[in-house]
Amino acid sequence: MGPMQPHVTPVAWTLVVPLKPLERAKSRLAGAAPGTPRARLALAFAQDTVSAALACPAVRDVVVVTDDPLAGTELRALGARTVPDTPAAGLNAALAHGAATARALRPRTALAAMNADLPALRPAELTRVLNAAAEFPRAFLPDAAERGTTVLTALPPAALSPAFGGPSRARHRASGAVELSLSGVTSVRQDVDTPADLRAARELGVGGFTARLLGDPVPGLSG
Ligand SMILES: Nc1nc2c(ncn2[C@@H]2O[C@H](COP(=O)(O)OP(=O)(O)OP(=O)(O)O)[C@@H](O)[C@H]2O)c(=O)[nH]1
Ligand SMILES: C=C(OP(=O)(O)O)C(=O)O
Repeated sequence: MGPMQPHVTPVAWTLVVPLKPLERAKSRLAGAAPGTPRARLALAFAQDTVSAALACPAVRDVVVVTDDPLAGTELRALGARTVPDTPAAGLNAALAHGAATARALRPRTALAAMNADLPALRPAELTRVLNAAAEFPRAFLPDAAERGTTVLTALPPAALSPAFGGPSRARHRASGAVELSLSGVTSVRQDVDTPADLRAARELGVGGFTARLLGDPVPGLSG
């Protein structure tokens, strides 16, 4: 027998992505893109978010928690699984439900809750965040505004214990999750709630679904 080889077991992640019914989504974006219905924008953000997540080698599954039939169809077409919301129980109940569904299927999976409104998300940046999170039982990434949260993670056997909504950074920190301080992960932090957020995301460069809708340069196309 030779000497023991050090090895690192790669962590495989299940991402849980909550998405409101599109007609109710992104109410604060009203007027940000004249001529583009908010529901269409909300769907495009979710499509770009899910596409980038599925392009990460560390991501095994993306589970979208949504009651929206069109979003369900379109996101399954990209390779996500979808589960229905728990009736009228809100964002954190939806996340806990998605997490329980994922753990029922794969009890040892690492879990990451991630917002559906990250249209500039870059797979390499999400990979960096997940690799950093893999060092802690629970961790989170604050949003660009430093007030909310875009990603919350839990390694088995820790529960996700989501406390999203508004000023969730302080709540997640108080819950014992480790705040990740990483540079170069702007695209994972740039959630889009307001017209100013949308300008910032377009400045970073949004994914193809959002870009086509807004008439921005489509990534990967030249000329
Ligand atoms: N499944 C599910 N997702 C939700 C629910 N509430 C919010 N979300 C999602 O959680 C994330 C953050 O939501 P919010 O910022 O509260 O809502 P939003 O639609 O992004 O924006 P506003 O309407 O402007 O508040 C988004 O991905 C939402 O679609 C819910 O009750 N169920
Ligand atoms: C859901 C959150 O915030 P917002 O409602 O601002 O998207 C959050 O950051 O926890």
